[in-house]
Amino acid sequence: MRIDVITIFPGYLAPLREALLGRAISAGLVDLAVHDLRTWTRDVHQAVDDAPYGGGPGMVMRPQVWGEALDAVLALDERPARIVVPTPAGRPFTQATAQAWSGDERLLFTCGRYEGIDQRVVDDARRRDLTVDEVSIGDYVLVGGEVAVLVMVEAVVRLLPGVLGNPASAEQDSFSDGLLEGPAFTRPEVWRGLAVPDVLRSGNHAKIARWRRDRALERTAERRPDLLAALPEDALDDADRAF
Ligand SMILES: OB(O)c1ccc2cc[nH]c2c1
Repeated sequence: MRIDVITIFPGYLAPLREALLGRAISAGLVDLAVHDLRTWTRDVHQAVDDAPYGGGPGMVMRPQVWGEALDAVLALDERPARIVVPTPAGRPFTQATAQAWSGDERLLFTCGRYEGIDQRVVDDARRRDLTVDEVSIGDYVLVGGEVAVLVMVEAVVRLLPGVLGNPASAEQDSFSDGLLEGPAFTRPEVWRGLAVPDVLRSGNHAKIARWRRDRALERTAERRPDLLAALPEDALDDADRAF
């Protein structure tokens, strides 16, 4: 997978070259290129924003600069790119989104700042039959798209074959089966007077699986009843329903 990121703060994306993601890049599983949006400015001040039409607070990012940047970065590789625009006004980015995008050949992230990017940049890309997804990572507002890109890139890249040491980790993620993961434990057996649940030390794999499923159902019902309500009809078996 090739990943391009366009931003006025390239340094914000430095964490993408650390740890697991850094190893994925070194292993050739991901090609990452971060581009400074100001490369495509033409004035001495390298202006990337201007006052909003219709008035109101803040500034809007200029379409000319973004249009030239997108054209130039898209032309760097012939693989089709999904253009991703982080915005608080976007569709929710979920584990299902990450799963879907993990099959893409190329992702191109555009990091807005200020009050966002002139809408015509997205409109122009879509009318050229480019795939453009405006997505939000949650119901809160950041100062720009860079942190959202860090979140989304990590969620996607960890799903790529060969990135996680044990692929089963991704298969047992929270949300992978529509439920939140239950609690996890490791040594010591007792810590500050708190013992590991006996069933987890029983060696009875059927009982352990049942216990884990019950804890996942319990936690999901308590913390995210919306996820439970959204499960497909056949997602719960009789044992689940008995819980
Ligand atoms: O909260 B967000 O995900 C987000 C994304 C992009 C921009 C651009 C300016 N503020 C932003 C906030």
